[in-house]
Amino acid sequence: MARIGLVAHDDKKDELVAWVLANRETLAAHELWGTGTTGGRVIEGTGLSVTCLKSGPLGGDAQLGAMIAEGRLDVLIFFQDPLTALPHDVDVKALNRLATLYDTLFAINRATADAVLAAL
Ligand SMILES: O=C(CO)COP(=O)(O)O
Repeated sequence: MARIGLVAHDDKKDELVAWVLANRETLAAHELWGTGTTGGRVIEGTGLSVTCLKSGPLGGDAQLGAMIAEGRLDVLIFFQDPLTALPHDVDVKALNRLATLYDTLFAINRATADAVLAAL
């Protein structure tokens, strides 16, 4: 069982929920974590159990980064929006940096998320 973080920027939330739904049976065998709004959307859209952290702009990305630094997260699925400026861009960058630093299995789009899930 892997500990998987689920995050999506606003314009990517529908896509992430659709991806989780398409992979519902596989993901049900894992421990799911999410930033506040994303986690809520996944629960609502799939019925899966997700532990929700704070919303991204209020520190949720930072919480996931801390989990990675402390060895408490194995996989990060983070559908990012490259077309919208974000108030918490520094937190997003920090999360990207920590996932890279700690060699975390890390997907930033659906194609990579499919490959990561197949590798679990
Ligand atoms: O902003 C986010 C990631 O940077 C996601 O946060 P929410 O899931 O709370 O919208």
